[in-house]
Amino acid sequence: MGSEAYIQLPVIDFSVLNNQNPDLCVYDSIKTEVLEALQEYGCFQASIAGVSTELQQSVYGAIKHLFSLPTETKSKNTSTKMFYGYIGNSPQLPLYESMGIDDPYIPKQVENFTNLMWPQSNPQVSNNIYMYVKKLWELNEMTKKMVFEILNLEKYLNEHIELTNYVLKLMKYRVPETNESNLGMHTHADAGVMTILHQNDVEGLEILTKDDEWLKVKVSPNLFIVMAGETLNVWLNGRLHIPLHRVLMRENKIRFTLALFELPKTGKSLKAIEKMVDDEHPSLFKPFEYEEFIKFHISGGQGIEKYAVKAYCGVSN
Ligand SMILES: O=C(O)CCC(=O)C(=O)O
Ligand SMILES: [Fe+2]
Repeated sequence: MGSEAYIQLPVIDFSVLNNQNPDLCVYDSIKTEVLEALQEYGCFQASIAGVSTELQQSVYGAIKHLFSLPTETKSKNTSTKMFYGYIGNSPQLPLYESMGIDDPYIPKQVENFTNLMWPQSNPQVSNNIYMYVKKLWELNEMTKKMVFEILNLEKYLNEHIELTNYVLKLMKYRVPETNESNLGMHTHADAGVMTILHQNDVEGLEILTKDDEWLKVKVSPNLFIVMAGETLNVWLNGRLHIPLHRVLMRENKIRFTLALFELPKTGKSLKAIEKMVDDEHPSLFKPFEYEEFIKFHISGGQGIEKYAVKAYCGVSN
């Protein structure tokens, strides 16, 4: 079952993009790489400018400290989104712990979170988390823009930007005890639009390839994983591959992860862009609403184990 092999994910260099003076040739070739990677793997690794080692160390130092706080303090972390407030001591996933910050691209939101955790306030950490998130958010937006452009969907981009918001999730996986399972997170596809992932120097993420092979993802402090979620594939009527993934703790070290999730807002109808549906590409999903999908998920709806959105609104052929 378990594999010792690594996946060779495409590595895409976004740091060469100069926002002030974009070189269109470079931009277009990155766009092609992005689409090909998302069609083949549903994810890629990106290198970006502006995240210094000092910034990373400061943010991971803060995360380490946050998880060492008493459970009572950590439990003050709540979210308007289901599954994004503090989670710990879960019988299903005993190694896993997480906290979430809603709308983390708004500095005040990050400050409210750090003020809850450090009642004397901690502007330095708040500012560093915000700067970090801003970089992840820019990468997310750039990737989405490129995907829409290359599929000739530019005119739909703004209305789709209005359909989502973001949550930053901080995660910790402890080392399993002797005779305890090393499962950090069960197999799943991300239900949202897109996820940007980064971890400390401890591996654990594994991806199921199209050939049904579980492969490990090699970590690198300079690379961020960009992963497509099921909602993006609803908009694109199945044009991308959405990767199933899981976390297995194989090293004897604590793993910390940071993930920026782009998630649908409540009350919005999510459906395929009309241009993506034609005779050659019949409709694969019924329109759905995220809140209703979450209810289905919580109630243990049939088939949610892997592709939960597809189980909820996929059209059976
Ligand atoms: O911790 C990781 O590397 C993956 C986390 C993940 O897949 C998730 O939170 O959806
Ligand atoms: Fe995930």
